[in-house]
Amino acid sequence: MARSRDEHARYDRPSKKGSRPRTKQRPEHADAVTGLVTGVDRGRYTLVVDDGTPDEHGVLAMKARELTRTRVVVGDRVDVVGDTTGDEGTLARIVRIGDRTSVLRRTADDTDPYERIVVANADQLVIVTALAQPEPRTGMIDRCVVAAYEARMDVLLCLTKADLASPDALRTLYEPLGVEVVVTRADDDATVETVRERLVGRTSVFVGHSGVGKSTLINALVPDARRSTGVVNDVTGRGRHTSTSAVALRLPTGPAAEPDPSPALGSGHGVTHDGWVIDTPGVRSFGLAHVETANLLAAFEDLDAVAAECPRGCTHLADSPDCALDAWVESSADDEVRAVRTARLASFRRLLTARSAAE
Ligand SMILES: Nc1nc2c(ncn2[C@@H]2O[C@H](COP(=O)(O)OP(=O)(O)OP(=O)(O)O)[C@@H](O)[C@H]2O)c(=O)[nH]1
Ligand SMILES: [Zn+2]
Repeated sequence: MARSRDEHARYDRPSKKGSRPRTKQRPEHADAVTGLVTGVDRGRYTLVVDDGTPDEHGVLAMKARELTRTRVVVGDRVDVVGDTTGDEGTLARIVRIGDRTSVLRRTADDTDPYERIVVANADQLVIVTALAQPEPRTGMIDRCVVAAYEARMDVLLCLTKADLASPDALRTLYEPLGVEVVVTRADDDATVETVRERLVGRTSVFVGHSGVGKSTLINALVPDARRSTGVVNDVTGRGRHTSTSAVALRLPTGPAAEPDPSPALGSGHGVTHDGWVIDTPGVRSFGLAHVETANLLAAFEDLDAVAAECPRGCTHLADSPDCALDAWVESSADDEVRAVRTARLASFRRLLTARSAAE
């Protein structure tokens, strides 16, 4: 299965034949520099190395032979050797992949166990949904929430086109889960800034269906988004802009390339810690075949603790006999608590259903 292949490939199997004095040939790649993968296109990886330092620059790289079977994705931190100047025509070699803090996965569909890693090391999933045109689809939002929680990522639900419809109904469905909700409209720059505030210092993956206004939003957040897709040099080749794979864009701290008013404030300021926006043009939804109920439950500490009292094999769905989550709602101290718990459990069960129902 893809999962085991992906994961096991991380550990180099000792090769029986060709036991050449490796250490001599590659003294642990002591000369390696570390880079962040910002784009992947047909075996070519665009990296930013020395990011946040005056030496920051783009590098184009390929995987070293020993990593042929290892997947390298946008968001990965990698070590590169060879010509890492980033000069035109150069091609460096990726020799190591750093441990991943998170892995956002998707399955092609719910019945297909083939699993792909979409992005590594992101800490937030931004689900972009229009309030109208197209109509919001809660099934799709639920699936994204499940994928994010399974990956131990936070969720930011970004509701666009607020000039067309009210966000109230969706807030009612998602806030009980602890999902943060922001509301935007393209004709109000201030709303874009409320999104930016939640992205600063973080690595955020944006997903959304066609037409929801995701490009409009990303262009407002990252004014030179188009150029940035080639952060590196243009050696990356043709077709970059039509590529359907993920691409990482650096988030500027303020709107429209304002010069940093306080460049001398110290290492915590300026372009260094502004965060990354990862656009995923190819991702429209998440197959969830790889998601275990227990992993989803673990994302909700309070529910997880309560569910420890459930009968063995409890599905925690509304029809499950003696589910401790129902008793938890029953035992609410007052109506207010009861309302909160009822909404939270209902939303959680919607996620469970999204996870178990084939689309
Ligand atoms: N009324 C209204 N229209 C908007 C808003 N934001 C974007 N749009 C329009 O919605 C349409 C789709 O916007 P895009 O940004 O291209 O949507 P997208 O999600 O990137 O879609 P793809 O490019 O197909 O992936 C465009 O005609 C935008 O002008 C908004 O806040 N209000
Ligand atoms: Zn239960």
